[in-house]
Amino acid sequence: MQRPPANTFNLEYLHEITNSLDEISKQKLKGVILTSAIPNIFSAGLDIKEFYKPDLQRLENFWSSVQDVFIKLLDLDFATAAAINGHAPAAGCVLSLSCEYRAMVNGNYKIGLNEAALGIITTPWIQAMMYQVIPMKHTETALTTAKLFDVDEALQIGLIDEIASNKEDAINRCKQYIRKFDKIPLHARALTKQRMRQTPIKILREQRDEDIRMFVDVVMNPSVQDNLKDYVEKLKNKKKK
Ligand SMILES: CCCC/C=C\CC(=O)SCCNC(=O)CCNC(=O)[C@H](O)C(C)(C)COP(=O)(O)OP(=O)(O)OC[C@H]1O[C@@H](n2cnc3c(N)ncnc32)[C@H](O)[C@@H]1OP(=O)(O)O
Repeated sequence: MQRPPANTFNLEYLHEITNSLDEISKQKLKGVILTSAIPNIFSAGLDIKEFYKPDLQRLENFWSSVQDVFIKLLDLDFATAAAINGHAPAAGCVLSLSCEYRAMVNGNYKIGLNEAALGIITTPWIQAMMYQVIPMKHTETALTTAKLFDVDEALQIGLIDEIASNKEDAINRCKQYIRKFDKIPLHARALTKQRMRQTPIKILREQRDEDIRMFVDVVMNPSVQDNLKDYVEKLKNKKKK
């Protein structure tokens, strides 16, 4: 990913990612590694500008495009791994959860689902992605407290699989993970993966419209817009301090 300053996902970038995923799906790849070209930030998640004072039509398109990206990522036949070389809050964390394996670079970085701090509620498919990786009990506490884990905590809880010393090391660990499947028949691997992930995939396939409605209702709530205003202000003011 290379969308400065923070690899946030806006509508256009989501379209770009969908197109890239369509392109790579046509190739006979062994695996894909997601990482960031921006030092210290894997992805800061969804671009808040998309849902602070939004245009309604664009907001619906935006969430539909989020759904497109994640259904494709969850469903990819080949192996997926994340070399997390920096902060991965919110949708940045969701992106890593869509992968089968996560190596995170050691550093003063945070990863987790902090949506509640913005006043927004994670949708059921995102919750399912989290509790399929870490236990339900920890998921509930992490989501309700908007917990962002440091690298050691993330390893301890199982949110990441390994700690890497730098980006190159993280990528090498991802490659090693992908090589594990060299001798496994592709269709068996792919179907096993899809069945393991059927909860979020099913919600994304069968409850798309309801999911969009839920997102729009949450975001358009005046108190959520007030929270977002404060959050955007805080982000802007960080630099002034
Ligand atoms: C139904 C709902 C389900 C929703 C699912 C997902 C929701 C989301 O993804 S909401 C997005 C939540 N993301 C965050 O809360 C992260 C916010 N960002 C940060 O905490 C920090 O930026 C981060 C720790 C990632 C990096 O810190 P720094 O290295 O110190 O960088 P800056 O904070 O200075 O950021 C650089 C630049 O990027 C802008 N930015 C950061 N995050 C976002 C964002 N999510 N959306 C829009 N813009 C963002 C930040 O304002 C800075 O901009 P400039 O000041 O113009 O340089």
